[in-house]
Amino acid sequence: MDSLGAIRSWPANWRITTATMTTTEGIKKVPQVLTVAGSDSGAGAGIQADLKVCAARGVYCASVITAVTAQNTRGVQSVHLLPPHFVSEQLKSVLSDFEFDVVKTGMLPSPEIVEVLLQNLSDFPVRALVVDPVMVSTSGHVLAGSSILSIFKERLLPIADIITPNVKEASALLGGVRIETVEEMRSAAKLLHQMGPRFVLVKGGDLPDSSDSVDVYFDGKEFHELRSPRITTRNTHGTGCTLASCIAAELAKGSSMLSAVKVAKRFVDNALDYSKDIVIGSGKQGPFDHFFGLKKDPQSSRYSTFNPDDLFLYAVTDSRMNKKWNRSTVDAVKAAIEGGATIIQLREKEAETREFLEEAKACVDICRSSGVCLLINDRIDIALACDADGVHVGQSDMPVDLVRSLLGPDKIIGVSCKTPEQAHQAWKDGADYIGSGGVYPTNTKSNNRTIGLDGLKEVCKASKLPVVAIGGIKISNAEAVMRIDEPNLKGVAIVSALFDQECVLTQANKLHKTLKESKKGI
Ligand SMILES: Cc1ncc(COP(=O)(O)OP(=O)(O)O)c(N)n1
Ligand SMILES: Cc1ncsc1CCOP(=O)(O)O
Ligand SMILES: [Mg+2]
Repeated sequence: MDSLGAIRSWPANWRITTATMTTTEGIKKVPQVLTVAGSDSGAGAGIQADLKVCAARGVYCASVITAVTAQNTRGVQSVHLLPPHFVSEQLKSVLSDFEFDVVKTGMLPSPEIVEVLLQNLSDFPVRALVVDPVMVSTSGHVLAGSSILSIFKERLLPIADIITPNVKEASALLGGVRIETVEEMRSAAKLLHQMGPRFVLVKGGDLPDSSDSVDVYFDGKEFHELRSPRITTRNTHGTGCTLASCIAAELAKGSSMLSAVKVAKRFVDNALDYSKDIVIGSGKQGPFDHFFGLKKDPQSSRYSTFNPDDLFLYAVTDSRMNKKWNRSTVDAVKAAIEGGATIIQLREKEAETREFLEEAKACVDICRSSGVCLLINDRIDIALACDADGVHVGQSDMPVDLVRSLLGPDKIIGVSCKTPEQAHQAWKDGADYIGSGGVYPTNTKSNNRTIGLDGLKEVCKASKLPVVAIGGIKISNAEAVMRIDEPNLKGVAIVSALFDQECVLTQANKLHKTLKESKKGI
């Protein structure tokens, strides 16, 4: 426990299964975030961005304002700091009344304001603290001077659960070190972690001349590089605030830190992609649309938080096989994830509904705490009831456009496709990925036409969606599948080569290694 008590007691698998949790008395507890930041008159960043992203993510957000800025798309014209005692008044007012799960800090423009924040957090502990060390606006205006660095490093960073500096802020916190490559971002993340935060995310959005947008996440032991194609747009104002507040919102809903960071990264990417051609303001840097996910046109439903790279090693469970090897589905899922599975699907064709639901709820918790998506095969009702990340449906299951209308834009929908026509229809209906096969003959699924590598290649060429191959895939042929040289083939889905085995962990490790090596040559 640190000096702020509950902040360090963030329960690893504490979560709310929906945006609101109904307590025993029938009272609805809503996840709550407090943002402590500056006001942006242009409403693209600051507390305005924080409020919007929390609303978009289904979380209540209150705000304590530390400064008021006069700014627009051309830059920051003027800044007015609020007196520390008034910032303290605001903090006391909300911290004494609301049950915040997470506090997120943005612009903290003076040591005195940091001081009153620390005092109030000590008086009113919360579960998690997200610190976005805002120092310089993207238009170059200094929002927190060098005098702030020492109190940040000595007092605020040590109690933060995660800090989210961009490369300029990371460099400033580290005394001006050069950070121009991903390797230097990793070194910086490690050094910043030594200052005390439990997790560090160094954002590489403004890394010079990189084709990808790369963020480096460090948990004290492992690095995760979160890559996505760089989106060319003027509408990037507020991306840093939005990322940090989205992390706070996901934590408040009970996600693990890695899962929250992944969702937040995809939320920002999707928002930028949706907003890339919007024109608001006449300056060089415009705002983006935080509410893209609520738009009715079918295109917006494509902006799910799905990351196609998650299709890399897709574990599809089978309870008959797990029963044969005397292991529970929960243990099978844990072992698959530990071995490197990047996405899980519960495929239980014979399970009774109640049994399937209990199994699914247990697996959702495991997957969410590991930052791995969990999909349910066929059963939309089960997916909704356990708040799974999505579903996989076949051609004879519920139509995809109806599934999309039931699950909403944020859930993942995969569709089985054997032909280019089916692939095109899946895209039109709002699916996120395609499962294509059986590539090779398999005993796992009866009456299943084998399409071979040629059939898989044909579907990949026609598909606007990412594709995962399935059917008879195992260590000995996985490389041949990955080498069909189709860029939207993102991975392989496997049942028996993972679960009709004595040791799931060993097989998953071997498959993951084989797939990584096969990618090297592509
Ligand atoms: C990733 C992936 N692809 C295909 C399937 C097949 O689904 P299943 O329900 O077994 O059969 P259809 O409904 O597609 O006929 C899958 N489960 N996962
Ligand atoms: C579900 C499914 N869809 C097409 S083939 C198949 C079964 C894949 O199982 P295995 O990986 O054991 O061949
Ligand atoms: Mg099906």
